[in-house]
Amino acid sequence: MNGPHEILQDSDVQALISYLEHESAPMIVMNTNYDILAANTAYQREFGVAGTPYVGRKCYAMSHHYDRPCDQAGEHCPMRNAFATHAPDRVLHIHHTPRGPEHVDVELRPIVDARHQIVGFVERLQTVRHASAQPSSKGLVGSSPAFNRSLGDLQRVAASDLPVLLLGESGTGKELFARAVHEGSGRSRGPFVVVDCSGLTETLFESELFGYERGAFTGASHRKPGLVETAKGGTLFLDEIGDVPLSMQVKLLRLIESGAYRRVGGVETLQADFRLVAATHKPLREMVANKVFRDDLYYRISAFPIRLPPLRERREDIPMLVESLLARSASASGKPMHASDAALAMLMSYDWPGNIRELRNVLDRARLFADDGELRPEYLNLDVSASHAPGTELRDDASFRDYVKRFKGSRKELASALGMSERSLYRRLKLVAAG
Ligand SMILES: Nc1ncnc2c1ncn2[C@@H]1O[C@H](COP(=O)(O)OP(=O)(O)OP(=O)(O)O)[C@@H](O)[C@H]1O
Repeated sequence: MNGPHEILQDSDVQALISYLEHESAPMIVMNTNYDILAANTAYQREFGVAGTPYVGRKCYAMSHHYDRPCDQAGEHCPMRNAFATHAPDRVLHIHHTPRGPEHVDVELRPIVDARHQIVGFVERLQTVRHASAQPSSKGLVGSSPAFNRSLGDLQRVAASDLPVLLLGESGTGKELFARAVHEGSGRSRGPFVVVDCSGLTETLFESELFGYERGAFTGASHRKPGLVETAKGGTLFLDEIGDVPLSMQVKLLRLIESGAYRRVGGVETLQADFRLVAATHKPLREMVANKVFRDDLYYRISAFPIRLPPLRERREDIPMLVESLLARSASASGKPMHASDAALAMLMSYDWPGNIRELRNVLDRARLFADDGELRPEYLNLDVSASHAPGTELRDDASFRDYVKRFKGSRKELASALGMSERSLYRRLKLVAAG
């Protein structure tokens, strides 16, 4: 890509890097040919490997171990975009780091000369702390494209004070995501308060949320602060917001719009101070059309919607999730556990209507049978055939290929784990190889 004018001089690189030394974030300077020219100390500390030089190496080789640019390896390349727009571009990638694969928020800023030619780039890399791209004993885990898309959205919005709406089936991790939004925000030192809106009657909803004064109703023997008050300086997570009764929606809207509210039975107007994260598994837009959810409230909360994928759309993450979830309960019982290949195959071909919560429950049950620490298919109690017609397992080719690569048993075992005949398996393998 280098033209005659598109060269960054050594002295420019030196000047730039001395400037970037004052940044706490890891930063590198690159030319237009993907070569790393320099890096600040923060980069060396976080991504450098002793004895391995990075100057002169390609960014895609360093971060991804690829032998060609990311966009030719099926990933988004921010350099392409920056060339097209002459503006910074930001993307969430999984990078190889000295600590293994990690989610990294990459921002690429072009350096433009007097002739409006891009002569190089400064790249800022920020490791995402609230999600893990390898098995982990806590927090969000995943590295599939579907999961990364949601995480990329989260990364963009977390630091702002904008309301976030999490949309996803039950058990997809809405609460964990909400917590991650909180932790990635400037309010992370403040409280994170969860309000489960389902099953709250109108009166309960109001007194829980706004609190009440002494004597407000029978049994109110003392003043009680509401959850809005508790969330002061932090994040208020309204789970299942689609379940809020119509009559309460207007009060919620007023609270969100003006921040003003009153305790039940009180006269004093209080001022709220929270960042709103709401979640639902219900089709809110449809509910607005059917007039069971207020449109003004919908527009207010849906400024930044994030869709959380169901587990069946991120099957590649199942092995990592299984290992993480097994380790999470292992710490309670003290016994290490692992799933056999055949068990893993079965877990990957199931449809998971209850998503990660269901996966966790299945594993918690199965572990009680695994006396020797190995989880086998017969302990899983899964009706794989009911959830999948034979031959349609792992519908998309990428997850099928990934799955076959991981499976360590024979072809016959693989076919039976997938619930298909060996012939169908061979046909599918051939199709995938051809595609
Ligand atoms: N990406 C993930 N990595 C690891 N664990 C996860 C992930 N997503 C969810 N979990 C786990 O799955 C379970 C369900 O998650 P969570 O309660 O956040 O789901 P939810 O969408 O809020 O469910 P509901 O809609 O039923 O309230 C929890 O035990 C959570 O820790």
